[in-house]
This record gives sequence, structure tokens and C-alpha cells, in this order.
Amino acid sequence: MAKAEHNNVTLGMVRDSLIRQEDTIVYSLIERARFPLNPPTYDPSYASIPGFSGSLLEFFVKQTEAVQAKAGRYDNPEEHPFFPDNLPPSLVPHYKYPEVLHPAAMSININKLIWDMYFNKLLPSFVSPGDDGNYALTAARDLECLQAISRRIHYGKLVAEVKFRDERKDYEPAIRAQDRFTLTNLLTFTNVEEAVKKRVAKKAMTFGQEVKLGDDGDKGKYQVDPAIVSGLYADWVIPLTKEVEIDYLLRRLD
Ligand SMILES: O=C(O)C(=O)C[C@]1(C(=O)O)C=C[C@@H](O)C=C1
Repeated sequence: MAKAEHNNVTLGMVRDSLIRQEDTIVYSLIERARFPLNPPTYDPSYASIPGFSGSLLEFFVKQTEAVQAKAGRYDNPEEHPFFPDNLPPSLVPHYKYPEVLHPAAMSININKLIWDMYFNKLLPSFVSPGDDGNYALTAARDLECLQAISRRIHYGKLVAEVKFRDERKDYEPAIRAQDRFTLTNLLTFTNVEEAVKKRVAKKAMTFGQEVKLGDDGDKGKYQVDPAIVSGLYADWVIPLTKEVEIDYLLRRLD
């Protein structure tokens, strides 16, 4: 039997969006990999910006998020700022996004974890060491990666909502018991996870290959190592999406 539709959102539609978001994530990693690590971007002692204490990256992200907040970006429940404190209010007319999620969704933001993972684990694994002076562009590329990864991981709220409504009688007892273990089992589809990991590696091969005319001897050289992209998904993106799903479900009956 086809799964019931809720506000016209089905698990298939949610998964289609996750698949599209893979493209954005893979492309954003490729764009960041065009620059070396560029350590001064992250060094608070380099920036010395008047009236600001922190790195150029933090300056760039805070300023960009402030502009985007004023332009209404965070009115969209799919968007999560990295520095939510002291963000200016939106200055544009409020768009009435469909209310699909439980209000508890608003309190879930794991961007701090995503930030730490990105800068401490992921970034050093896929960019070359070095310094070419392009610190502002580097910060801009980092923010694009962070926003794409964050949107995908927080999409777990919607995944969880659709699963909850599809299988309410299975989820409710586990939520009442605040039983993370059972919730994890309920929402896990190992076959889907395996397909995601394979697909993102393939996308990294396809989008990141060097396109040359004629016969070249350069097959197998990619702009971002496909194994790093599938590792990112295996070690971080999928586990953190599940974490968001569980955090959301635990509050779904509040
Ligand atoms: O597609 C789902 O059902 C999801 O919950 C998303 C996701 C993922 O992060 O890709 C996470 C958990 C499932 O085990 C499978 C895949």
C-alpha cells in the first residue's frame, strides 16, 4: 500500500530532496578544494579587524549570516544559522512556509557539532596544505560547504516527521519511553544508507573528474577523493542526520 501523504510530503519526496542535496554538497567540496588550506583564514591573530575579535572566517560567517537573516533566510524552517545569538530580525515580509514540523523542531540546531567536524576532521582531509592568500574566497567556500551540509543534516527533522506519521503506532511507545535505541532501530534503513554512500562516491567521481579532449592518461584523478566524500557521509552526515531525527522524535509528543 502506498504510504499516506501528509501535507503532500512523502518519504520518497524527502529522500529525493536528500539526493539533490548530495549534488550541492559534492560541488561545494570541489569548489573549496580549489584553494589550499589557507591557515590565516582561521587564525584570530591574523585578522585584527577593528571592533571584532575572532578569525576572518568567523567575521565572514557572522556578517554573512546577519545580512541573510535580514533578507529572511532563517524564516525558512530548513535553514539554521551557525551563530544564532544576536542575529538581526528579518526585514522582509514573512513568507508563510507550510507548517509540517512539530514546534519543538525550532529548538534543534546542531551546527556547533557540524562546525567542529568540518574544521577539525573534514577540511584537513580534502584540501592541500598551503597558502595562496585567497582568504576571503576560502571563507566564502567554507560557508557554502557548511550551509549545504547543515541543511542536509537538519533535513532529518522532516524525514523523522514523515516516518512518525507513517508508522505512528510503532514510534509512539518508543517516544513515550524516551527510548533512543528503539527509535534508532525504527528509523534505520541500512540498504538506503549503503546506496547513499555509493552514490555520493560516484557523484564525486563524475562531477570531479578532469574533463579532457582526446585520449588522456589521467583517468582516476579527481578534484575531491570519492572515498573522502563517502567517508564524510558514513562517519558524519548520516549519523548526524539520525541524531537530528532522534532529537526531533524524542520531542515529537511534547
Ligand atoms: O532515508 C532515510 O530513511 C533517512 O532517514 C536518511 C538516512 C540518511 O542520512 O541518508 C538516515 C537513516 C537511514 O538509515 C537511511 C538514510
